Amino acid sequence: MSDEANPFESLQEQIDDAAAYLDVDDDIIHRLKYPERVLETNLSVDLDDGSIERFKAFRSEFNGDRGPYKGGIRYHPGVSRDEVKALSGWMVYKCAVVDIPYGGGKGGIVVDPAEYSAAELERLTRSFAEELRPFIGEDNDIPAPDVNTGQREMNWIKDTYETLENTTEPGVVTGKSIDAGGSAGRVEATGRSTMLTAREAFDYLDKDIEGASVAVQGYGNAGWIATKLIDELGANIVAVSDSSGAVHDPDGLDPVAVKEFKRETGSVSGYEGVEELSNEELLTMDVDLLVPAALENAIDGDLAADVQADVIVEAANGPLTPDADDVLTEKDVHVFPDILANAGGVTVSYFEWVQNRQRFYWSEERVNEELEVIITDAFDNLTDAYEAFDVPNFRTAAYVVAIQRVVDAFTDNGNWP
Ligand SMILES: NC(=O)C1=CN([C@@H]2O[C@H](COP(=O)(O)OP(=O)(O)OC[C@H]3O[C@@H](n4cnc5c(N)ncnc54)[C@H](OP(=O)(O)O)[C@@H]3O)[C@@H](O)[C@H]2O)C=CC1
Ligand SMILES: O=C(O)CCC(=O)C(=O)O
Repeated sequence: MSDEANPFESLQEQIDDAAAYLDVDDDIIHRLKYPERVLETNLSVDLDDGSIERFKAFRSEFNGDRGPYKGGIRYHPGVSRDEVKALSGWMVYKCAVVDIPYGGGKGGIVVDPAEYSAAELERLTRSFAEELRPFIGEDNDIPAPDVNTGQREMNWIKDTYETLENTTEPGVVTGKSIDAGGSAGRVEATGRSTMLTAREAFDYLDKDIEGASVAVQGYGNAGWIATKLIDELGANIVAVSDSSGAVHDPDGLDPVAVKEFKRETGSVSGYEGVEELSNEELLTMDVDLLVPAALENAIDGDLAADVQADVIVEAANGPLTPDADDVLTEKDVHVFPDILANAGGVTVSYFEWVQNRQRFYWSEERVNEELEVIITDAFDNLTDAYEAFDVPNFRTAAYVVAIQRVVDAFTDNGNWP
């Protein structure tokens, strides 16, 4: 993994690349490249041994022209102010590309959750929720899960907020457990949109997904569900990985069995009867489809030169640096971008928020059907723009669509000519 590219600068470069195809005032584009505000705070948390530890935490509210700020909260030692700013910006354009009524936000705590007990993580999360309280709310800023957070953390944030505000407001966060007001299908939604994007991409490119060889980097929420659903399309999952390394079987892995092994042992490495590879080897395998589903900067310009996949569908946010994009475009590798491929998560978060506000809950079947409509419509808009604007790749096409929608909301609101 390259630590050279600054994700915030990558975001700004992606915006500039697309803005070149749009007739939009430079001052407006400038405004779309910076967050409206960033909260930076230090949380002091009682540990189980009686000591106190301090944790740095952030929440970036990037742009609210299309609706409340929306986006996940990440727990990871690599969280930084610039990473959170980038992730919040990607949320703006993701929500715009699937045309749901949100702006973008993102938060994070600099912490390795594996080093703390559940009780310590609960105190940490509740402490962050107290700091977030003046900013969040179902019409203001709505957190959700991201790397190393899930239903448990969202339930704690909701409970802290509701207690402090003396209210019932389940829509203040999404990605909650079902009994706490979550939506059917939210846990699977990110992987599901990755699968739908892969399916539509292969169809658009006139390739067969059935029998296609697939490698997936990252076997958490997004990666594992994407793997399972792509396998169900009849593809051949030849390699998967997590932070421990990769496992490879040219005859095809059973995603459910690998997941069960990881649940029992903590990692995919050690899964019996397969070849062990590094993550770098997985990313450069000769496969029909590569799905990066871990963190930013997984593929930089140097590694991109060795990439052999025909198609890349990004489940992770920002897995390719702009240099990698240039190399892959040159090599005619088709990259279907994060802001479409992983947008299922925020789309079903939107459904959860709608259900929370109406106090009326949908079946999983309805959630999945409505998600499929949104992702396939967005895919069609993206490929239409790719052809109409004659842009070099699908990422630029996605930003052309998304930026225009944000600009329209900004100017329609009566701002600037
Ligand atoms: N959850 C969601 O709803 C959404 C997530 N995303 C994005 O998807 C990506 C993954 O998030 P999510 O699945 O939720 O997070 P999880 O925490 O559930 O999983 C992350 C996975 O990435 C693996 N990983 C971490 N570092 C590396 C590395 N260096 N090499 C290989 N694998 C690595 C982890 O390994 P290990 O298991 O060993 O820790 C884990 O398997 C992120 O970019 C996130 O922003 C995007 C949209 C929505
Ligand atoms: O569900 C959400 O609101 C946001 C999920 C997220 O953080 C993302 O799409 O990157």
